[in-house]
Amino acid sequence: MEDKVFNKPIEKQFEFDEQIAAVFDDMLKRSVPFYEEAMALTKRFALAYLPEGGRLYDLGCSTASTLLSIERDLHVGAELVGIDNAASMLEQARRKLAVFGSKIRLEEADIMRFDYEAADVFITNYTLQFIRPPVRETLVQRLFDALNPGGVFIFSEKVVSEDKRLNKLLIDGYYDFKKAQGYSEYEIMQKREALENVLIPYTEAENREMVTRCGFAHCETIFRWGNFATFIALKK
Ligand SMILES: Nc1ncnc2c1ncn2[C@@H]1O[C@H](C[S@+](CC[C@H]([NH3+])C(=O)[O-])CC(=O)[O-])[C@@H](O)[C@H]1O
Ligand SMILES: O=C(O)C(=O)Cc1ccccc1
Repeated sequence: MEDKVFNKPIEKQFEFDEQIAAVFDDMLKRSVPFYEEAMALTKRFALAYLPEGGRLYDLGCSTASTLLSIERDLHVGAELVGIDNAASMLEQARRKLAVFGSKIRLEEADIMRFDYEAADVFITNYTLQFIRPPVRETLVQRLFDALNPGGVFIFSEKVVSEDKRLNKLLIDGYYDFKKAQGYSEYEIMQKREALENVLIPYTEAENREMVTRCGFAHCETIFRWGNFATFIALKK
């Protein structure tokens, strides 16, 4: 279903409710530049680091598109776990899993409070940005602590530039991307207002410094377009 959520005056701040879940896959494809390419990269690196008998968590799995794509190309016996606290998102996810006879385990939970078992791969695409900054690093530290040695943390985020003029140009370029995807100026402005203080992006450097402070030995930016980036962090 096409995303038309913001073509009317907003009545509340952005939240992952039924209205968003119903149009979510369309919203992601049309609101995240090179979303499918970034997810393909996520899959490539996740599969490369997922061993026989391993475990992968997808935090903020939404409708499980990324997990299903990983499962399709999984050639080892490994557990795939998706976590999301939006019931409406998981309802959509369960429908997809049933169609594909998937073995993915879905958990309706808050990623801040979930009790993670030992894992080899954590992925969290476009989700940390919705976690309040004062507690964001606490979550990343818990993921590091739950990762086995040799494990990886793959994450994608909207990012900002330290340079004000550059940041404005990045935002302008992003809004031109959205217009090219068929969103009106009005929809773009309404969504921007809804996301104010809900989606809080860091700079590319702040993201890398955060995971380094949590103990990751190496963090690489594996993809970036304007104000969207994908990172991989390695636990030695
Ligand atoms: N505290 C939380 N606990 C659990 N889930 C949460 C929390 N906060 C937000 N979420 C969930 O995180 C997801 C963020 S969307 C991720 C897209 C997906 N990763 C994708 O690769 O397509 C990105 C976006 O909408 O821009 C939503 O499903 C929220 O319900
Ligand atoms: O930052 C924005 O303007 C977005 O639209 C990002 C986004 C994409 C998909 C869901 C929520 C926010």
